Amino acid sequence: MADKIKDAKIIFVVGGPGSGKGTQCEKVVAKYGYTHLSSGDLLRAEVGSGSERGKQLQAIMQKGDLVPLDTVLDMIKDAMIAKADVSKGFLIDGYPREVKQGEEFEKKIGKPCLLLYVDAKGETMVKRLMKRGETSGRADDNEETIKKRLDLYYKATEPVIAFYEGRGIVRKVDSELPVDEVFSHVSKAIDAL
Ligand SMILES: Nc1ncnc2c1ncn2[C@H]1C[C@H](O)[C@@H](COP(=O)(O)OP(=O)(O)O)O1
Ligand SMILES: [Mg+2]
Repeated sequence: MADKIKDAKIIFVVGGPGSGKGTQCEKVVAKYGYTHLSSGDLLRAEVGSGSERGKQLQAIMQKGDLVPLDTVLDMIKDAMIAKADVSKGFLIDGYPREVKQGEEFEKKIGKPCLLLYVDAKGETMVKRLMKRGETSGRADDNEETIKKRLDLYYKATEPVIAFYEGRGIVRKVDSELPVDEVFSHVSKAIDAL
């Protein structure tokens, strides 16, 4: 089974919280038939299930911290295997959050062919998240946790981008633009694969 995903196209979608990763991924799914796997959504689903593991995860996420690496990776891998037969490719959204996570992913699953870097200014991300928080019901869309998530993003995740830049697979899109314009740049990056 794991062999099947090895040959699939894997795209890492990286950007700060509220940069627009989920928004763009949704459009890629509609246009290209990729499978969208958001590590955050997988984790929140586990929390929603009420399991013991979910309860531990909830405590970590509410603080804005990163959950243990193996937990996230196992969940992503299971979800990929479940979709391996029908998927044209995978959008791995919100992962890797740190360089080590990327290295583990490659060891256990496979290599990404593209890193889509969804870039927005810090103040834009805060504004969008505060707005999203009005309706999202997400425990981490509040001012205090947002600040912590942003700090962690700059510290842990920006090095991920530098790491893959060294490999020449990073495509940066300006997510300050309106959603459809951002998507036209995203499409160009995917069409070039
Ligand atoms: N290019 C854009 N222009 C304006 N608003 C955008 C945007 N991209 C996303 N948004 C809005 C939609 C959401 O309410 C909020 C966060 O977007 P999201 O896709 O949920 O971000 P992420 O998944 O990166 O956390 O910002
Ligand atoms: Mg998201």
